[in-house]
Amino acid sequence: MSDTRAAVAAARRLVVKVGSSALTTAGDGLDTTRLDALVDAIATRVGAGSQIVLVSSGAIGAGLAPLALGTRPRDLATQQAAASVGQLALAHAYAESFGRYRLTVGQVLLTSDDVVRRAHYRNAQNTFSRLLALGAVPVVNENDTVATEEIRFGDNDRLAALVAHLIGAEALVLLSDVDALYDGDPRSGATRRITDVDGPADIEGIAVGMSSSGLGTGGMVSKLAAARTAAAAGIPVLLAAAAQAGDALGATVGAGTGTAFRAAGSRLSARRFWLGYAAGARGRLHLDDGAVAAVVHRRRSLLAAGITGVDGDFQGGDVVDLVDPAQRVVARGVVAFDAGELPGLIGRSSHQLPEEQRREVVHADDLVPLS
Ligand SMILES: Nc1ncnc2c1ncn2[C@@H]1O[C@H](COP(=O)(O)OP(=O)(O)O)[C@@H](O)[C@H]1O
Ligand SMILES: N[C@@H](CCC(=O)OP(=O)(O)O)C(=O)O
Repeated sequence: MSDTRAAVAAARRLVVKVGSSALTTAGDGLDTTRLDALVDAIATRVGAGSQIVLVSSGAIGAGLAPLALGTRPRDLATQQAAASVGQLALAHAYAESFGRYRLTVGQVLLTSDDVVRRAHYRNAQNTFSRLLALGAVPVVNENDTVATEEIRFGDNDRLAALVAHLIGAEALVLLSDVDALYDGDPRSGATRRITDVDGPADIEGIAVGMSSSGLGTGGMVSKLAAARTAAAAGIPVLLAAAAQAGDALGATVGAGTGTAFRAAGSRLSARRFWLGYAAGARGRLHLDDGAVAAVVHRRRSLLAAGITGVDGDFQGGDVVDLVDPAQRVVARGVVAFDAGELPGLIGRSSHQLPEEQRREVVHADDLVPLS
């Protein structure tokens, strides 16, 4: 067993994410046989002493058949109507299925605000830890019926990576209708299976595409992004087929099971993770080369002198992206000034500024370089 698979097998707290394409079938809606098989694997692992948070997609897919909608709707209002009907069916099916093992489920519907806003993030953290302490299995989805286009995650892979960090998970298991990451969409011809991703070199040049089932949302693009986010934050990830859930969640994970993403380095603190991956940026600060070197390589605070431009309508305390001269986002941080104040300050060194404005624009403690 590889190190990463061993870490997944040994994890005492895990997030398991299952995609729509593994739970629903176009035309027929929710497939309770496949849902029961997934619950069998989760309940067995819980029985062995692990705590599991399940992030389950499938609300929209499960709402199609009851509303006599043939295919996944494209407009937001119909998607939300389908999610409203389908989420109820999904929650009911999980409650029944986990009930076979005398396990209680708790439904947690999140909007992006719940992880993007710091106070909500803490609140969600408390809810999860209470549910887990009480022995329940939290079943999470995006709150599709209220999320507007602007604030939607629209992608439960990313939500699962965020929840994994939020609850202090020791592993993230992404279950889909495909059994691994391939170097191209496996449905489009001969492709090579990638068993282990130990670093960026292992995924260089691979072609990832969108969902081909018409049920999933983000395809392999969002799975790969989520896996890399979690791995970069210190959480090992296993991507496998939902049909292999027993193996993926078992006491030993077969060497050939899925794709394992090695966790890089140490775990990021909650604040740094929140800053780097969860918070929504309200604007951009453009940096010159000297400022990039200072904040990214020497981990210094960002001073007004190294800023060449400002975009966005943010206020002091908001999160902004820091952008290098080639327009790449190189860091994120909490800005100490309102957008309106900055044009009068940028490019000027501290001694040229009035005393009340002689402070860091982004303090080093509030700054996370992005790889
Ligand atoms: N490089 C790739 N490796 C594996 N699957 C890929 C790749 N590129 C595209 N895909 C497609 O992504 C699909 C999984 O994404 P999706 O349907 O959104 O799943 P889910 O509903 O589980 O989130 C697979 O069925 C596959 O067709
Ligand atoms: N929240 C939506 C699922 C969104 C989503 O990311 O779907 P998927 O790509 O199948 O994981 C739903 O429950 O239908």
